[in-house]
Amino acid sequence: MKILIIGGGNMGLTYAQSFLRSHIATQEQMMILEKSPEKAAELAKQDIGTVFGTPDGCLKNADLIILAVKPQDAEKLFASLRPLVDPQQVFLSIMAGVKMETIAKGLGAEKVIRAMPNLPAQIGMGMTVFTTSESVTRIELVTVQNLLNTTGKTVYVEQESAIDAATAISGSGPAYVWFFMQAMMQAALEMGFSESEAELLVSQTFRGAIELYNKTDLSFEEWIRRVSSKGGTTEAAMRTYQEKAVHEDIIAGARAALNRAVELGQ
Ligand SMILES: NC(=O)C1=CN([C@@H]2O[C@H](COP(=O)(O)OP(=O)(O)OC[C@H]3O[C@@H](n4cnc5c(N)ncnc54)[C@H](O)[C@@H]3O)[C@@H](O)[C@H]2O)C=CC1
Ligand SMILES: O=C(O)[C@@H]1CCC=N1
Repeated sequence: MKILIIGGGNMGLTYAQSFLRSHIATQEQMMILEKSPEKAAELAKQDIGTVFGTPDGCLKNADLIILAVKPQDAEKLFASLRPLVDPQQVFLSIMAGVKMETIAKGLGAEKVIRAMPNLPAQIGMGMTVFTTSESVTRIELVTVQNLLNTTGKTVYVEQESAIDAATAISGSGPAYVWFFMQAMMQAALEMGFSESEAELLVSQTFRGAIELYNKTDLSFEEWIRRVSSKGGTTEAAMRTYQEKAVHEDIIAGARAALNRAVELGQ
């Protein structure tokens, strides 16, 4: 099977590296189409497959094509690919918001899979939610799932609307976590810790909290209770977060991401 990744940015490169690292594909099977000549030249220096600047020399040879360009670049990309598309080719899109129907129509393709990964895919700790159009066969779906599994965990969903929701939770989610970490780091700096001490305190606290949570079946709420001594410091922090409606604000942020995903699909 020949794989063509279109868009050699954060995610496209992550996929290429992950497939090769896990030996699910060889360099000979991998092609990357990158329109920026500077980026293409950089990619060509890495051992990740053959790099192309236009679709002519590569699209026809691909069995699976991964669409990893920004949603705003989709329309132009579709127009350039359309005359070369074979209906037997499978397209896997990771573009936020862009619907399977739009992809199928734009490309004149039948077999479309839509997935929403996230950036921790770079270290095999990603979370991907995916769905498929009816004409994708079971074998094709399993093949793609095996590829996605090299980047972390995967969940199949029936409803395409769940992909937009996943975009707002796991797709954009790492940024929310880093945003909270950044705020904690600022607090630590203001309390007198050096930059490196503050970074260690925050990252090790997140790491510990997540590992602890993952090793038990207690809820987040129960863990918060376990940290919070009656009349103590955690309670004081939690009360302030409640007064300032931080919880609601985080939900509002995720909702804004969902709305934007829907908007990008229109
Ligand atoms: N960055 C993230 O955390 C995540 C991104 N995504 C989705 O992945 C897609 C890619 O995101 P990033 O990798 O972050 O973007 P990026 O901007 O790093 O990479 C996109 C690449 O596509 C190239 N490109 C644009 N039009 C092209 C064309 N017609 N032919 C060939 N190459 C073309 C650009 O030059 C660029 O190198 C987006 O649609 C985004 O919604 C999904 C989940 C997570
Ligand atoms: O911000 C974005 O639009 C993309 C989709 C999920 C993460 N990054």
